[in-house]
Amino acid sequence: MNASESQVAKLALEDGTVFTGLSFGAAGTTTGEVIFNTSMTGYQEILTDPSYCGQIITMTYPEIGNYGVNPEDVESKRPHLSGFVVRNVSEIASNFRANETLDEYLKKMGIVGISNIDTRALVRRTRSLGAMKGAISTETLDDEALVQIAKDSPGLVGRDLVKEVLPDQPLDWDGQLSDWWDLRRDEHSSDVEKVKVVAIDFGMKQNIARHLVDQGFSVRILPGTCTAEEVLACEPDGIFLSNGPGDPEALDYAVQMIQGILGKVPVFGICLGHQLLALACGAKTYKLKFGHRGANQPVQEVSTGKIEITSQNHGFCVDPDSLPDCLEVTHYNLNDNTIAGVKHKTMPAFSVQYHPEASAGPHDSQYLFRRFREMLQGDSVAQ
Ligand SMILES: NC(=O)CC[C@H](N)C(=O)O
Repeated sequence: MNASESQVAKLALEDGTVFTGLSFGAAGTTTGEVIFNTSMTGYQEILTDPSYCGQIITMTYPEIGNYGVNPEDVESKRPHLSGFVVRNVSEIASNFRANETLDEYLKKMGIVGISNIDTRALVRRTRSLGAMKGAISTETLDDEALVQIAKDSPGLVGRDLVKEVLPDQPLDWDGQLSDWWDLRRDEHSSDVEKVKVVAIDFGMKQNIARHLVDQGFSVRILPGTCTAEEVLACEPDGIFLSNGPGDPEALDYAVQMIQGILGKVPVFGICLGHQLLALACGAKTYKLKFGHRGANQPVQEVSTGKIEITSQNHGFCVDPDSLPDCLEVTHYNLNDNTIAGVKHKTMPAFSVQYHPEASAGPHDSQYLFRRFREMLQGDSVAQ
């Protein structure tokens, strides 16, 4: 951004650190948990992933916005994050698909951003002290006052943020993967027998629903507050549990719903859906120091020894010490050996902590959607 045209903005952390930079996107004041994402591209998908509700995202890649914003590469109708932090915002949107710049888009969507701060120093601080509450403002520029706003903000732990991003109505989804995926699909499956999957939406990324359609499923989306009875009344062949924001342990109603469907219909969960499946089986979750967010997280599948490079976005994790006997770990994150996937030993249910739908990110893990289809068709047991 051109410094002379931009207004000053500040970012304060609850530990008293204050960064002074330039405003971009909307002006105003916002609070959230300050976290970071190491993806080099994919800012549009990140901005519109509902799992970021309640968070201020720092991009570690130093220049963001150079390919602009287009109406297709979105994961939900609008951004759900609290704020956006970048080193440098590109003034130029250089892409034939773009219809606006990142700055214009964030202004239109009311998302407060700050640029021209030392994002490396911010990320190093977050890595050593852990994710902190923070505030960005173009209005409160007094350091102490802004630190106080950060301290007074609610944080994520124990908060049900799913209720803020839920769809209000059930929906039949038939959206297809974008044409860009043709080059990357591991298998075309439109000729398989139609099976009905109910996807429970806790703040679902749309590319998950598109992948389910690509497997040949007819997809009915139910809001994450639905009961087991409502899910079973749809007579599904399979149930999918989506990603979503906030602390999984705050979602008693979802755990209860999963306990009511387990063993009756095969289940596949992603990210929050994985954490909720584990909670429903008796495990506990805990908060990671600063989380995993990026598109280069290595994961190993225990049964095959294969390594997949995955897209991730989570701050909570399943506690290995709490794992009940009925669950088996299927995947580990190789950066820190945290649990990256589980399966139920006796019931058809499995889940992963990462994002096989990519968007943005590598496509190594899309085999999991095929595995879910094979599970529903009885061709194989998910591992
Ligand atoms: N992407 C997700 O589903 C995130 C799950 C959960 N909110 C976490 O941060 O761990």
